[in-house]
Amino acid sequence: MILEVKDLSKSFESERVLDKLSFNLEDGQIHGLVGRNGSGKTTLLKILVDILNMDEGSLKILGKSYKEDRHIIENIAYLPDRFDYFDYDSILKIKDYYKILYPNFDDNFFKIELKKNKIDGKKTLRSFSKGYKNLIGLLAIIASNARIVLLDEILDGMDVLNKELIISYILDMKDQGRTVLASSHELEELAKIVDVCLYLTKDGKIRNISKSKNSFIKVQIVVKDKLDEAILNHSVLRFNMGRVYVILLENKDNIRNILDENKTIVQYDILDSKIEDSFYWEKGRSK
Ligand SMILES: Nc1ncnc2c1ncn2[C@@H]1O[C@H](COP(=O)(O)OP(=O)(O)OP(=O)(O)O)[C@@H](O)[C@H]1O
Repeated sequence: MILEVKDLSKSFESERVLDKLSFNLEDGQIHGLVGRNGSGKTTLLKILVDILNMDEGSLKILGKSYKEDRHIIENIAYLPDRFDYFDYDSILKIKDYYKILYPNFDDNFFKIELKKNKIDGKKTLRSFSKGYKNLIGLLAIIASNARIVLLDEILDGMDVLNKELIISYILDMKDQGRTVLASSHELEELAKIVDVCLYLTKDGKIRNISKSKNSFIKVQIVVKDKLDEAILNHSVLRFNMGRVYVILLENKDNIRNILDENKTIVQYDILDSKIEDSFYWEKGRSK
């Protein structure tokens, strides 16, 4: 593991946002950090990159804490959800700031990718749209050569082509053996590329939902008329059109008997579940 968090807690005034979180980031993997609005994703990312202090707990990057070695910051780069800290600087000037923090900054990559994306490095950051600002920030983060990359809501507000571009940059980082943690309040786009998915609940806990696959089953059901309320109320609805439902149900020993015996069901099939189903399962259960 490249980053290790143990019993991390953080409160703002009386509100406990993160409550004794423990998790690891695995070397060379893409991790999704998902959770509802306000669940604490940004707070957690800022703690990981030492912008915010935690109240309790420990954080180790490559086996060391920030207190033990300030230089570990060179191994971790963070892209905030709005990349506008340097609004009045030119893109090439911003690059110089990054070079101070990241000694292995790849000038060549930064220049080539700016050119490929038709971004004029002499212009100030504020002359670009929010989407382009984020793209410029991402290029700087990639060029930093930091081994761990934290991305806050990177796909939010991006058009389809830029989403594809960003996804391909993230996959390139994985190919280079780098570790990515990307936050989002939805999982749709990230689902295609994440290896591990961490879910932040509203009560400040974290769950590795890549492992929750066996706690539910995904069932496609055809009903005579309407699906029995008793089943519907105990499930997470993923899709319904007319007499066809796709639902997630707790994977109990007798679940097939319950479905077999239900009079409203004409036919059912167990489907393969995907990582986004785990997200909806956790989200549905934590309402
Ligand atoms: N500096 C602060 N002072 C007081 N409360 C804060 C501060 N920063 C965050 N919070 C509170 O902490 C909680 C978590 O906020 P955070 O921005 O981390 O959530 P998030 O999951 O990133 O949300 P979103 O998906 O909406 O971006 C919210 O209730 C927020 O109001």
